[in-house]
Amino acid sequence: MKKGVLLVNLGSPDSTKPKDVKKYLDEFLMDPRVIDLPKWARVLLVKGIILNTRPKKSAEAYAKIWWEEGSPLIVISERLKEKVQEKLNIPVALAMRYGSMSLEKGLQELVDQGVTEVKTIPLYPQFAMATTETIDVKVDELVAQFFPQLKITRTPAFYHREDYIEVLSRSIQEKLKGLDYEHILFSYHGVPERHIRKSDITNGNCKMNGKCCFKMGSEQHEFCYRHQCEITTVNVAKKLGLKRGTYSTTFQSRLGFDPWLKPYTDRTIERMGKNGIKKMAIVTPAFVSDCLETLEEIAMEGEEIFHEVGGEEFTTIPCLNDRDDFVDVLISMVEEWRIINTDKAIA
Ligand SMILES: C=CC1=C(C)c2cc3[nH]c(cc4nc(cc5[nH]c(cc1n2)c(C)c5CCC(=O)O)C(CCC(=O)O)=C4C)c(C)c3C=C
Ligand SMILES: [Fe+2]
Ligand SMILES: [Fe+2]
Repeated sequence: MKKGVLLVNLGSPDSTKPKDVKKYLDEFLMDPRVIDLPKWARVLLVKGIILNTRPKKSAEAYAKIWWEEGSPLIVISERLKEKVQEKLNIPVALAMRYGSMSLEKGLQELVDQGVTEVKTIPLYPQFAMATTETIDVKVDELVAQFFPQLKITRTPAFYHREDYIEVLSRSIQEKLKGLDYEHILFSYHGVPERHIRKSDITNGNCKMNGKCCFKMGSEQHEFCYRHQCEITTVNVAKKLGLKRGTYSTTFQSRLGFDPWLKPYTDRTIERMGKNGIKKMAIVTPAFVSDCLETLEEIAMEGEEIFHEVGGEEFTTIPCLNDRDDFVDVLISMVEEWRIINTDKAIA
């Protein structure tokens, strides 16, 4: 038996050309765990409406943040993978759920190195149907179809790991050291409220009424993105000793007309500026790597909104990216898996 690790992130278009962005968005948005409508309705919405207008707009946004080496999300994920590989004596591969760096290629890369047992690590601290679940399901499909010999171990959401909270808190502290700010916004990628109900394992206990997601324990919320985001904020606030009223949680990047998780980030930034907040900081813990959503939607658009309504200083905290202490968190996850498996083998 030879072990290997597959790090998985979301993916990006191959370039900022509208045709590449369209191809990427087509694959992404046709995933029934992202746009969870019946197939006919998804086809109508995605191919009939979104893909006719969005690619041009998204391509322009990508062009603003694109690096010489390529998409920031891909480049950062590659750097992270290299650092993880340097610290492990088993093969490590990187794949994306959508786009050219496919999961199939990532698994094949490990198989080519003789790997028979793979730990998949979705690079998402909080579980969501549109992220962790779609990766897990796609990996299962690929294994059944092409790699029946592979044993897969999934990695659950890691939002409540002590070491992750420690690293996230430290990254905030480092960026804000010596800076004067009045409010920290914890902005998470949004999902439609319907996604939360679909993932609910408490037999319909999640009422989305503002209470249960905050009150019930982690066990009932193994698949509740909303709960996991709120707890991430609470744990970081505790670690940093933030006072009530000086931080809050919001959700960004909504698409379409359905209700998404609230409060919305853009409206909150606007309200804060209008209410006289002059200096705010923003952290985006649903993203491990800086990407379109952090570099353009938050650092550019968010800042613009804040300044338009009288805000003065808008500090964006970088994602964990390839920080050495974040690499260590991933290494710990892998080592824990290796120890448990070795124990089982001995027993
Ligand atoms: C119905 C639509 C979407 C859901 C649900 C969704 C969930 C979700 N997404 C991320 C992480 C990322 N999303 C990114 C881009 C992006 N997301 C959507 C739509 C949904 N996401 C779109 C249409 C796009 C493309 C960009 C655009 O046109 O605006 C990215 C950035 C990728 C990059 O290349 O930089 C990330 C990362 C999470 C974590 C999540 C659920 C929790
Ligand atoms: Fe997204
Ligand atoms: Fe809930």
